[in-house]
Amino acid sequence: MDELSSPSSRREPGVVVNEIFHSIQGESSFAGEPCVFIRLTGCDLRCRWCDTQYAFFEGKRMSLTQLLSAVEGLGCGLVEVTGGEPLLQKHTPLLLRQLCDGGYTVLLETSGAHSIAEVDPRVHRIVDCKCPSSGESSRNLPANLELLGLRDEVKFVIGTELDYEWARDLIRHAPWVKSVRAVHFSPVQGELSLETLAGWLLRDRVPVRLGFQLHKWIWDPDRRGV
Ligand SMILES: C[S@@+](CC[C@H](N)C(=O)[O-])C[C@H]1O[C@@H](n2cnc3c(N)ncnc32)[C@H](O)[C@@H]1O
Ligand SMILES: Nc1nc2[nH]cc(C(=O)O)c2c(=O)[nH]1
Ligand code: SF4
Ligand SMILES: [Mg+2]
Repeated sequence: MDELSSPSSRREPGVVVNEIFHSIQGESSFAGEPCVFIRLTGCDLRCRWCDTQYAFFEGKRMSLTQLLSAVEGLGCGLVEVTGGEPLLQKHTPLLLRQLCDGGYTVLLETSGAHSIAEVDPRVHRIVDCKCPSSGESSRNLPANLELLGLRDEVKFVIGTELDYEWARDLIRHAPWVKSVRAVHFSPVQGELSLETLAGWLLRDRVPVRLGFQLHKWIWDPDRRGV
């Protein structure tokens, strides 16, 4: 009998986990801080440039008790739940709540295609608003952006000049821009240079943070688990 169907694992709430690792947070306003990552399996989007396609199907079911104890063993107060798409799994809101109850600072990285309404308000929600060149911008849920507050962040991953103009025009009059902790514009790694994106942001006086994937500067960009 395999992991997914054994009676003992069915008794308790759990999630399917692709990987758990301790690294340096490479994105968001927490970039540079040591962080534990819980990468959940499965995604219903197929962003053209996704660097984590290995998380679409590979994974192992863990009960929340097992997962919390694995996180505790890594000895780090900052935890990010990512994927794949973490909000696809039924018990992710419970996992997030239990992590908050455990005293961790908790980040959730989500595509924005699923409602964030049930996420514990103590969680920092990082919503990735998909630009046209991802091929998935029709999946953005505008209602999510209206729910964001002072601990939350919005991210635009920019692949082309058209993406940049689309994101720039979207944030220009968006009411939620003033209610969030940060708005990031980051290049698709290997497709658009930081210098080009920086030039556009300065030219147009766009009041956002230029982001990049710090971990891909530290380690081989194709390496997993960092
Ligand atoms: C792998 S996704 C997982 C969480 C969720 N599915 C999402 O899209 O936010 C984590 C973050 O990596 C970013 N990302 C994935 N591939 C990238 C790439 N090639 N260049 C830059 N950022 C990338 C995504 O835009 C997202 O912000
Ligand atoms: N170091 C590191 N920082 C990250 N921040 C967000 C990540 C993600 O894949 O969601 C990520 C990741 O994969 N690695
Ligand atoms: S939503 Fe996230 S995990 Fe899914 S394909 Fe897009 S970047 Fe990859
Ligand atoms: Mg990543």
